[in-house]
Amino acid sequence: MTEEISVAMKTIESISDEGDRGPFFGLPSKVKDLILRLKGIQDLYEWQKTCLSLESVQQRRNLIYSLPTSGGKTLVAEILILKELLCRRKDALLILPYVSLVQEKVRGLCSFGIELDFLVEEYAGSKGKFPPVKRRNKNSLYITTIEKGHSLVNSLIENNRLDNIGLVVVDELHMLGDGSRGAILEMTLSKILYMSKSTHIIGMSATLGNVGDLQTFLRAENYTNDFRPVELKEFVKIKDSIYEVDPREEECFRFSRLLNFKYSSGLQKMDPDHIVALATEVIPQQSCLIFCATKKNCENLAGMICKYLNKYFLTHKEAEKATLLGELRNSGNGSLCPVLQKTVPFGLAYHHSGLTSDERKLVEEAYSSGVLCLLTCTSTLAAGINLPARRVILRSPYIAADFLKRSQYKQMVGRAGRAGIDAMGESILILQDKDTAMAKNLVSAPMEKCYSNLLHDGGRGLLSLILSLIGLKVS
Ligand SMILES: Nc1ncnc2c1ncn2[C@@H]1O[C@H](COP(=O)(O)OP(=O)(O)OP(=O)(O)O)[C@@H](O)[C@H]1O
Repeated sequence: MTEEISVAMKTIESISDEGDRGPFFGLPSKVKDLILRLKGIQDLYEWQKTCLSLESVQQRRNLIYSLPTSGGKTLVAEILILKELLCRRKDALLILPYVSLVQEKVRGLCSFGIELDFLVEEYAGSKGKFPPVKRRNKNSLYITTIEKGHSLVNSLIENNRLDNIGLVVVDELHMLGDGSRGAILEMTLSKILYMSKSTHIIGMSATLGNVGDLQTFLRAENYTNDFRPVELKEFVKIKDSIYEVDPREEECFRFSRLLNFKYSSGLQKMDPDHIVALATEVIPQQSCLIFCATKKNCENLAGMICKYLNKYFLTHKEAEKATLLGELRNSGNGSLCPVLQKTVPFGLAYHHSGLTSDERKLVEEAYSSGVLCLLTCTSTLAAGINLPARRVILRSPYIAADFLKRSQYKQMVGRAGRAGIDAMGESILILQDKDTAMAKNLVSAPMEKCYSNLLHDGGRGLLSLILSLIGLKVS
């Protein structure tokens, strides 16, 4: 192993004009074995190989790469992070948009850390030390939220240690355009660009409308590919008809089929949008995610669907669901959410930020393994958590009271289709007549552009940047 690392280090040192010739993209072959063992990934997709072999990557020039959701962007970033930690012996910083994503990534990468002898340090919620503890023998991968990433970079600048960070990876780079959080991300990256010339920056996103502008900001090159491992078919439902989305057609929506359902008058009243009919076309054998506008909607909808499922659903994976209920009860010290108590026996649950992190983990694991077949969820589930579904239903084109943005829509429908399991994935957006015109725009408009937010909220970001630079004695 040590020998392989030294071969890889020599390779890295000699790559300047001969390209990468290490056993596995410049890394020890143990990494390839671990990717197979821990992630079940046997071979890289062609685009991943191409991206890792790009001259800009070899030469450590900043890079932005964009691909559709589920294209496998994360693995490329992880391989580059491992190269930084193992071969260049530098620390790495991975910035993710949400606490739940940080926690999921920490869980996923800990085993790599143990096997490959580096530390995985969590910076989210109440976790994370400023400045980070100095490590003599091991390198660290800091996995942070946007806010904690900024504080971490500030503390490293204050202590003259920013150069220890060899690589910064920003997932969901389009978050730069997200109000005050975008401003914080922009401040972080600006400080790194200015203060540490040797730190390599990589940004990834599925939804970038103006990549050229971001390239200018990050002095980065760009790699784009439209690869998606599972075909995605987008549909909308209006009244009892399903239309396929085809933005190339003038009308955008092409009639596909009539929804096949027999509703009693009671059910018609309770479920005027025919969600039970849409869901039971796939569950319990296949999985289904239903995005709802609010947390309360998630809970109500899961409860409503259960009322109309037949007894067969109770017998499907009955023992596993009983175990799950027990685990949920234990995680709550004996108490269990009454909604979950009712829905889990049918294989359904809700997923939103009201769940405790233990409950969320249990629900996610049960859904991934097929014990649960349907989750009603809010939009936060769309941002990167790896819980794809055969069918994704968007309950309405709204998040709370706001009409969906194109990027939000794309993130949600992008959850459809599980690589290696489904031959295709499909999304169905439920529309009322009044929303049809706006929905046509939603499915066909170009991606939103992402602009600086330093002037957001009366210029608070810019002011804060200036004060912070004075505080850090950066001139
Ligand atoms: N080469 C590969 N072969 C098989 N599966 C892969 C490969 N690369 C990635 N995957 C799997 O594909 C799924 C989606 O990958 P990943 O989460 O990296 O996509 P992404 O592009 O980051 O998507 P998102 O934009 O939704 O975050 C994961 O389950 C991942 O393990």
